Amino acid sequence: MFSTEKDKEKAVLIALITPKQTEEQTREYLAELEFLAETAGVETVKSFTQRLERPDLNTFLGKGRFEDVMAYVIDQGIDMIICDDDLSGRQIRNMESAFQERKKEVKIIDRSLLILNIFSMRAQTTQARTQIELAQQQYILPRLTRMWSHLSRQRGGVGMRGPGEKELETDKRLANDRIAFLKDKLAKIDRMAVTQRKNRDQMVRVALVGYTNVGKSTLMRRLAKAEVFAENKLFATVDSTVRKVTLDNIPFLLTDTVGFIRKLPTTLIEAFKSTLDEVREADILLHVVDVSHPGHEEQIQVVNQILAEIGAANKPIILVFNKIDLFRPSPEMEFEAQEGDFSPIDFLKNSYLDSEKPKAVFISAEQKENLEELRTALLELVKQRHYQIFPNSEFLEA
Ligand SMILES: Nc1nc2c(ncn2[C@@H]2O[C@H](COP(=O)(O)OP(=O)(O)OP(=O)(O)O)[C@@H](O)[C@H]2O)c(=O)[nH]1
Ligand SMILES: [Mg+2]
Repeated sequence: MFSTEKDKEKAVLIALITPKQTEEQTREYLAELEFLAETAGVETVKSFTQRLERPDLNTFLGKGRFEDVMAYVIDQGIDMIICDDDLSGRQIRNMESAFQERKKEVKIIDRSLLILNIFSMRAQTTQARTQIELAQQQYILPRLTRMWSHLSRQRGGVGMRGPGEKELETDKRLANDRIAFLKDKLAKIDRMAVTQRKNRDQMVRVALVGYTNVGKSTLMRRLAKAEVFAENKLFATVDSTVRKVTLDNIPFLLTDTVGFIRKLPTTLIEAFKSTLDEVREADILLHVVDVSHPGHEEQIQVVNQILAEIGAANKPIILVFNKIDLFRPSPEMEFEAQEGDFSPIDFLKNSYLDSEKPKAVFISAEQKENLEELRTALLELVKQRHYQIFPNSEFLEA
């Protein structure tokens, strides 16, 4: 059976404009949240925002604004409210019970839970599945309410009527047991993975990192000539893939990894520690950027910050500006480029190369543009690293 537009669940999104988060940022975050919802098969009908110093402790939005949302949700038969920031147990409970008083069942979730659900839909390997279930359980535990309760027992879906207070206590105990079990299982898987990584041949390791949907898997396919799943959805890749690649007779290992995103749930970063070990243990990073995305500067910052968090910030790195085929310069950039008789992409290159240190290349993985320049830059780094880590290797002299 195919699902049609009609049985898609409908959502409204809520977000704040605060002294720390400008209106423009909020708009961009909401666009991303809508893309996340779409990836999970949920249709966004409307977004509500409000200017506030900080979230309301009881209803996230202020009381009056929340009343507006309630009226709209009830009137339009909306199934779900998705909040762009993490909700506390108290906020979820308060919002749920406000709807219950009006005899309406609405699912109230947040960006983190949505991301966790998408990850759990996508995970293939036992390791990724276990990591994600652990992250979900840990995220849900402090937020167990009637509505969220079934989430801890039944993976995947969202919604339905929850249990009473007594069952809630039982559920908390069950969730704690489950968390202990999953941690134990992961520890065993990790020990195996460490051995596997140690047993890999003496080869330089290169990891593709970057924001979600920037084209990492597409580039992996180009470089490794391997079939890797790529899709215009967020988090197409949740498991990491390793391939042996040979450039100019020099073999190295190339890893495709899970994409990063802003406001990535901390429990998820925690749970993904071992997948991210591939990044931490890499010798070289290819940081892929979607240069056609208006928010790519901020995306670079988000990725750099997560790299720092996992202790992978100080590696040789190539910044790969991808999707140059889609790049459209801003009017100002266009004007300045014309003045200087540059093409907009040259303008972008110059402005970038002037200011920053890491090597940058501009490519289109999909249109196969400029891949040679990337291969050359990568090969140079791989050779350098190879001699550094395997000074006695005879391999290159052959
Ligand atoms: N126009 C254009 N599209 C591209 C290019 N590279 C990748 N894409 C498209 O961008 C989308 C995302 O590509 P993926 O390779 O799945 O991106 P990813 O970084 O692996 O994404 P996640 O695994 O979700 O983090 C796909 O629809 C690709 O076809 C490019 O150079 N130009
Ligand atoms: Mg991918």
